[in-house]
Amino acid sequence: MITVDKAGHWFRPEHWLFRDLSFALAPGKITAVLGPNGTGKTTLLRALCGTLALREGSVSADAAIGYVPQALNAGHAYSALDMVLLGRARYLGRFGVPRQADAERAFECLSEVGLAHIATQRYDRLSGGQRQLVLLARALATDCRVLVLDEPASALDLANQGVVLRLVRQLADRRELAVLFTTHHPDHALGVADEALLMLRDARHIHGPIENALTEANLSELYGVPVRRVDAIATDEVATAFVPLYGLRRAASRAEAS
Ligand SMILES: Nc1ncnc2c1ncn2[C@@H]1O[C@H](COP(=O)(O)OP(=O)(O)OP(=O)(O)O)[C@@H](O)[C@H]1O
Repeated sequence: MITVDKAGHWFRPEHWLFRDLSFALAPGKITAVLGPNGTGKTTLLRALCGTLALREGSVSADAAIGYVPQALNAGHAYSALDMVLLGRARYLGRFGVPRQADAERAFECLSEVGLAHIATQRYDRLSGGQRQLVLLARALATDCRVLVLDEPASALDLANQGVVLRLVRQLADRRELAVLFTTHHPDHALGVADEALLMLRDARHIHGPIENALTEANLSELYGVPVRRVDAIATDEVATAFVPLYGLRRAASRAEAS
């Protein structure tokens, strides 16, 4: 669906953000992209969506891509449903007027992210998390085959993070969408992704099956802090957290002792 071949990009001459990057997005598969701030994750997303021309290599896509930004200002007093309806733009008729079927599809997508009850509320007055979910609904309304999400859970509370991660997994499993998302949460990546792309500093990267890529050693190198993996086992579920060892508690107990 999407093939990235030997991709490379820089904004400052010879300061490569990434280089020699090759991977593919396939139907039903989820790829998580992780890396420190400024390593080029959003830049890579822009290249995938065709809004940035790479310095090296190529991206080829044979399917429509739905892009979900971290945030977007509406610019007008649109309702949440209007925002989702914008996702139908490419299907509108000659005079650009949405039909009943478009409105129904938009409402369906808003319901899918659990926000049917705020359909008539103004988008610009919603919370950051609600707006993020509306933008996901807007991408779904495009009926894309590839979904590209920039930190989809960054503004969401713990429960809604689970809602979005489950939804993303369902979209891959049931609708056979190819999905790529960026995240600063390795546990989110392990929870739903099939593959991980770790974008390290100095234009290096690690790409592979999720369990192989998200090791303590790789994550410690990626973020420059020691990272430990902790598995919490409940009745019918294993949840994994990757815990950075910042030394905060040790410092606090030393202060208490003195
Ligand atoms: N249009 C641009 N012109 C010049 N430099 C840019 C441009 N866009 C991004 N950059 C720079 O490229 C680097 C990578 O930016 P990018 O937004 O891709 O990082 P990121 O990995 O998504 O970071 P974060 O995790 O903080 O969102 C940054 O140093 C940024 O300042």
